[in-house]
Amino acid sequence: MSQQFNNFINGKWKASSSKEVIESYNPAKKSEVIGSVQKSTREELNEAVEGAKAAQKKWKKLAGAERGNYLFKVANIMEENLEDIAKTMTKEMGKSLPEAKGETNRGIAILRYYAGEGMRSDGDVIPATDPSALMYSKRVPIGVVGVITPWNFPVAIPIWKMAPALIYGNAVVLKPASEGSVTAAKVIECFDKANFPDGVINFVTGSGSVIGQGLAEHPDVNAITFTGSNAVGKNIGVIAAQKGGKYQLEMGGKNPIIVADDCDVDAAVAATLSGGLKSTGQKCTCSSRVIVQAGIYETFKEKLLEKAKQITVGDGMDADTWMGPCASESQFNTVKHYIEKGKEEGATLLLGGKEPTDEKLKDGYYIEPTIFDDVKTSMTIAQEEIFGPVLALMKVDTVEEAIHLANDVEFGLSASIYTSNIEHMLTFIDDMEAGLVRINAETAGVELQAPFGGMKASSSYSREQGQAAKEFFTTMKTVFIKG
Ligand SMILES: NC(=O)C1=CN([C@@H]2O[C@H](COP(=O)(O)OP(=O)(O)OC[C@H]3O[C@@H](n4cnc5c(N)ncnc54)[C@H](O)[C@@H]3O)[C@@H](O)[C@H]2O)C=CC1
Ligand SMILES: O=C(O)CCC(=O)C(=O)O
Repeated sequence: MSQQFNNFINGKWKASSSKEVIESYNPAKKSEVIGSVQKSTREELNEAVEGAKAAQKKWKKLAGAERGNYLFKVANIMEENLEDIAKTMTKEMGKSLPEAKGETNRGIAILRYYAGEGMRSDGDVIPATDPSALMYSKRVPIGVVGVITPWNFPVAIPIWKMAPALIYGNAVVLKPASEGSVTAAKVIECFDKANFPDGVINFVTGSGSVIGQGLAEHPDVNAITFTGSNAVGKNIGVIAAQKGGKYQLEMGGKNPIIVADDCDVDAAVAATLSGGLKSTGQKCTCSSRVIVQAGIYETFKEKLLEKAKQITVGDGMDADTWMGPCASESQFNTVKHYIEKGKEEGATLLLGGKEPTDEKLKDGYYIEPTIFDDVKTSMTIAQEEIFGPVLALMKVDTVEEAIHLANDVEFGLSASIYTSNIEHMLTFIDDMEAGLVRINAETAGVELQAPFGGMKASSSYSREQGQAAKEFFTTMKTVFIKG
């Protein structure tokens, strides 16, 4: 049943004065509206920021442990609503139900991790040159944090930005991507049920150019944390820098998986398919370039094709579905465009490349698992983020050549190598230009307790999650006390 959600501003659910809503469709069944959210105006955004600014002044005065208790409460409420949140996610953006449940559990774990932060150290004692003085550093909140999130992880990403912002004493205004807004609204309902003080958490939906941009430009928003496309991220960085605000940008990836001659080939095949095609390739960490050493190339290719042919494409709600549809019509068209580009530029289409013929799938944005062979680094499909179920195979003679090719893109988010050779592992760790380097493990799959972020065009060099979040969501005071 379709549900309509209002904005959550200053502790109240309120409809927009625009009287317009944005509908969210099921990408597996185009005609099914799964819910709608408000198409908000700048006035509502201003109201949310004003509420957040006032609320933050009291929120920051609470003991960290008390703020942590609110987050523990949200985690428990989310756990009770896990099934409903995960099903909404699957219906709204298409990922399979087990993946959606996994993501919701990850959101709960993130809440608990940061809830515990409220009891941990927030500074250091530093010896003063005056022996009778006490000097220490103390982390303090930044103020109001604007959170702009994408649709591909509609639960985990808002939570991994909001939970640290809140525990360190900031108030937040969340603007989710429209294609994930109904799921995000269900997360905000859990925050509401935990009875946070009014104004500490705000949720304003609407278009990126009005609400997202408005949040970045707002003089009372002290920091912006963003995940999404490079074009939008760069613009947010410029706006934030101009007004003197803090910003954190997590953007695209074009992540390589290197398959060396000496690796466990079955494990490499499994990681390529899981890292490249789970979530229909819609992860910033997904593997899209598969760089394989010549000695193992044919064996790897044969095994990869055999396994890829067994992938079941379908509605994420069906128990036997391995890969769901693209999340939206626009994503579907983007993926088809890149497949055409690959063919035009001379890559060999080995598998897929079109919509499945099964009648049952006619009403969804489905694309078959797609594998290109003979891909050259200059080709568009080897350089641009596709965000779809498309793998590009590239052949190399040596691991050194593989690492050189792996670095030959503007992005540097995650990278993986399959090898049993320690020298290769160490060279890869040293020379790979990526924020996340994984050995004998797929490129995707971020651990919530470790820093996450990219190099080069993938990020603003800031890091999210784990203890790294403290750097972004706080600033430092140095205190000197002389009796
Ligand atoms: N790094 C990642 O995890 C993601 C990468 N992408 C990449 O971006 C491509 C396009 O996806 P989109 O959903 O269109 O991403 P997008 O970058 O347009 O959207 C991300 C968020 O930014 C907001 N936004 C849009 N325009 C804005 C503006 N002018 N100012 C402030 N906020 C704004 C959106 O409403 C959404 O909340 C994908 O094909 C993929 O390549 C998309 C989503 C996530
Ligand atoms: O690989 C993951 O677990 C996280 C991916 C991610 O952060 C993203 O796609 O935005």
